[in-house]
Amino acid sequence: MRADQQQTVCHQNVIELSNISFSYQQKPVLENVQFALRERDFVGLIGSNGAGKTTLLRIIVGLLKPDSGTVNLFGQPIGQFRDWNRIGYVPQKNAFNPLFPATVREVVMSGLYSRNKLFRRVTKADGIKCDEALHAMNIEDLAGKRIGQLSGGQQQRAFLARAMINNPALLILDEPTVGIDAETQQDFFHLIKHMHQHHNITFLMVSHDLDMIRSYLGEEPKGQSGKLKFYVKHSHEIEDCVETNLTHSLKDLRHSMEREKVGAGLGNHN
Ligand SMILES: Nc1ncnc2c1ncn2[C@@H]1O[C@H](COP(=O)(O)OP(=O)(O)OP(=O)(O)O)[C@@H](O)[C@H]1O
Repeated sequence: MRADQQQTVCHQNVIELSNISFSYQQKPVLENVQFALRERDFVGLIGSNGAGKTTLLRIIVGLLKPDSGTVNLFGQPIGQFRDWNRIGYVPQKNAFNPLFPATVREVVMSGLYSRNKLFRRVTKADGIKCDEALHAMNIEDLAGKRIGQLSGGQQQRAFLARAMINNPALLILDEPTVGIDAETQQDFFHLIKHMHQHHNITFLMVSHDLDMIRSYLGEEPKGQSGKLKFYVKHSHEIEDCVETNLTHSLKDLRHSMEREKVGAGLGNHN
């Protein structure tokens, strides 16, 4: 394979947005948004309150339809896209009712029921996937607890486990650390950076944490559309693009995190 072909394979567009416009009733929120996110990118989406970040994510995951423009997912127009298991989505925390009477295990398992399979029977293999996701996020011990009884940081891990249960190629996170203390935020960022660098997962994350975004993704945005700014980091250098041996296994995630911590002389903290 020639080098330029190898790059093409590595740099496939995972999300392509062309001229997306959207209004709520008569109020325009997004106008002609253009952006492409490639495999192995980590994209931080920044914008002031009301800039339309959540609206854009909801359009990307098919919950809202744009007034005009097109969305392609993994090279397919969104209307034809069926492979929703490849995408994990964690909505804003306050979008979830904390009194919802479900256990952590039930919440995580619900990530398996994609749009086409709402009433599928739970199999033994599903249970194993759930155990792996709980283990990867280090919350096995919380499996039987009501989701509403957990701390903000624990809830975030549970929602991340829910989004990860299908081993997605793309994770979309909407302000994942809102309301979480600084130390837990740092652990969370460490976890998702690790997933980006070592597990071949592509990220699109809305955040107000400009310091975190800049420290990982660089000082300047790579793209801008209206009030939205896209900060981008690719998980490896172009010349390494032929590398394909990145681990993409949920089972291995926690072990490799722990190896990294031992290597860096860090203790175990949740
Ligand atoms: N269901 C709705 N009906 C009418 N207007 C809405 C609706 N949802 C959001 N809006 C408005 O659309 C604009 C964009 O909202 P959106 O939630 O996408 O912004 P955001 O950039 O995610 O904001 P924040 O940083 O505050 O989360 C806001 O002015 C908001 O009030």
